[in-house]
Amino acid sequence: MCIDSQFAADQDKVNRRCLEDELRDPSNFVEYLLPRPLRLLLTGFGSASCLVATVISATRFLSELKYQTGDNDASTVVINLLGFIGFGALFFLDRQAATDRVARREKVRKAQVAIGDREVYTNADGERMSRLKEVNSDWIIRRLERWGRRDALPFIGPKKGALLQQLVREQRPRLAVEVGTLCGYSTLLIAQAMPPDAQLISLECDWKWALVAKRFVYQATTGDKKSKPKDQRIAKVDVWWADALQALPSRFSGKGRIDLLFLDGLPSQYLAYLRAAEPLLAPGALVVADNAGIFAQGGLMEYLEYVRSSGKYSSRYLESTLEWRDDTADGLEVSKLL
Ligand SMILES: C[S@@+](CC[C@H](N)C(=O)[O-])C[C@H]1O[C@@H](n2cnc3c(N)ncnc32)[C@H](O)[C@@H]1O
Repeated sequence: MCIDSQFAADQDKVNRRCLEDELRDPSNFVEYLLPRPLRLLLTGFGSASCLVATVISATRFLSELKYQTGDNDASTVVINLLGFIGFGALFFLDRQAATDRVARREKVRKAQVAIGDREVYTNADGERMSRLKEVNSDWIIRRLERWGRRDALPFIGPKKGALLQQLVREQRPRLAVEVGTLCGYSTLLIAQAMPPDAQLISLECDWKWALVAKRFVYQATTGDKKSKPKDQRIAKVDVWWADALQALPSRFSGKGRIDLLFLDGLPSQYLAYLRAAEPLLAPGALVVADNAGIFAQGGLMEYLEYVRSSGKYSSRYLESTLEWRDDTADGLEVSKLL
């Protein structure tokens, strides 16, 4: 890693670290074979020797002109001059590229610090350094949050997500099931809040999203180094590529009872998900339904009527706002099996 130049103790150290960067990530074949210091040495030496040769050949040419010896040939002077200009240009372009690269890296590092992917620390020599944070579930959640906000993806979002995590912490489920994984954002939030030795099964019917989520879950639990032990803070997560309406009645035998069910698939199917899951629910199980505000008068009407008035649940509405939109009300319907 290259130190943020504003924190550099002295220029030597900055140069050394930039050299390390240069050696670590050459961008093409020439850079790979000839690291920048060697290239600068060659082009600098080439340029200086061509300059000397230009001066010598020009002096000789001028004296031959003066004494009219008849040997006056300007081609040597021109060749040396072109050599000087060519090597000199390579030397300055290479130096400029290095400067641009240092400035670009600095900009990237500052942006990474600002979004929380990089941390600034003081090393044993008292220098202020920066390093990328470890890839773990927090890191993946932050990244998904940026992606979700930018592309307005229908994740639960940080506000309702915090409510969901609080509910999970209070419930302490041994087995939780989520309907509708998408990229695994809410999956990771739930898994973080569960006891670490518990299990979360998340169901996603679209194979592309199931693959995306599997990748993020893998990264969140394994991080960026295969040798590293798994993140011990979060529950075991399984993403199943499956339609919840088929998987709930058929694939849960032997899995134990569901202590927490999170519904975030198609609003018009929430009641069908719940009915399919009811035989699997543990006594006192918690059923949490997302988007119980915005779809209250639409797709969730039947579902809300059922959990509020069937007598099987004690149900309440937790008010919040729609993901990425503080000006639009939405919330979670939280129903406890009686
Ligand atoms: C609103 S998104 C889920 C967002 C996710 N829970 C989060 O907060 O990050 C809904 C997802 O449910 C999936 N889905 C819809 N119907 C489903 C079903 N019957 N079974 C499983 N997944 C379903 C969709 O493919 C979509 O990816």
